Amino acid sequence: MNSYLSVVAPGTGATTVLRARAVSKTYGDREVLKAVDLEVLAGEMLAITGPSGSGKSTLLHCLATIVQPDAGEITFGGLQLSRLAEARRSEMRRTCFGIMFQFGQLVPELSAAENVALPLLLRGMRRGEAIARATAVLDRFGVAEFAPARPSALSGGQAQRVAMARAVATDPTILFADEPTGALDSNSGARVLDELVALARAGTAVVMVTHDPAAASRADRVVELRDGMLEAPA
Ligand SMILES: Nc1ncnc2c1ncn2[C@@H]1O[C@H](COP(=O)(O)OP(=O)(O)OP(=O)(O)O)[C@@H](O)[C@H]1O
Repeated sequence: MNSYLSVVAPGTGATTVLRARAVSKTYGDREVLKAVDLEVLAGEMLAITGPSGSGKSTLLHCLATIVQPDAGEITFGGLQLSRLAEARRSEMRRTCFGIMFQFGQLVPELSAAENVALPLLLRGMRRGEAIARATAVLDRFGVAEFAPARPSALSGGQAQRVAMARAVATDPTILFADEPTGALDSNSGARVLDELVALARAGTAVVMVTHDPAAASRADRVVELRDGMLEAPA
């Protein structure tokens, strides 16, 4: 785990790693997020659910600083992210956040090992070391045999495991996962969920957007977005 400090949520004893306060986002005349408050605790698996179009991906992207909210604040390790220069936010994404997109989004021209090595190379690791570490992470997720393979040669489940390896290669504090099981059959989805739970148990906070009840049932906590507002599901 990296060196950014965490804060302890008052009265709970649980460590808050990321906090969103009154986060709002409007696209055109559509208010997608309306003053959303959310805390992410160290080592928890949090599921964000809600109907299609309710703003789940937008919220995840705001939390991961890929999208800038129009109002509100996101705090990570005591730092207000909107006050940081983009270069610093980008460094934080590279070093503290892991991001898994809905369809894996592996670079098609690169092998699985090179895809996983990419964030390590961006951090300045030497190529040989990065490939060795990438291969070790692929092994952890049971897909080391595909290290030399291009993404087009992988099944959906294998590609998603490579995407997960890439997202955690830098040992992030938080893993953001957008519909990690959305494109998978139930067996592959269950294996990916097993890995996400294991990551959380090992101390990485996992924030997952999902409309899959099987995925949500594996989370420690579920929140639901409705019309841009968060609520605990009934
Ligand atoms: N970059 C953008 N520009 C304009 N509108 C956007 C943009 N991103 C999202 N939206 C709109 O914001 C709303 C919420 O989208 P979002 O993808 O966050 O919802 P979602 O709950 O993740 O949906 P789904 O479950 O279908 O993936 C939608 O109406 C969408 O069209």
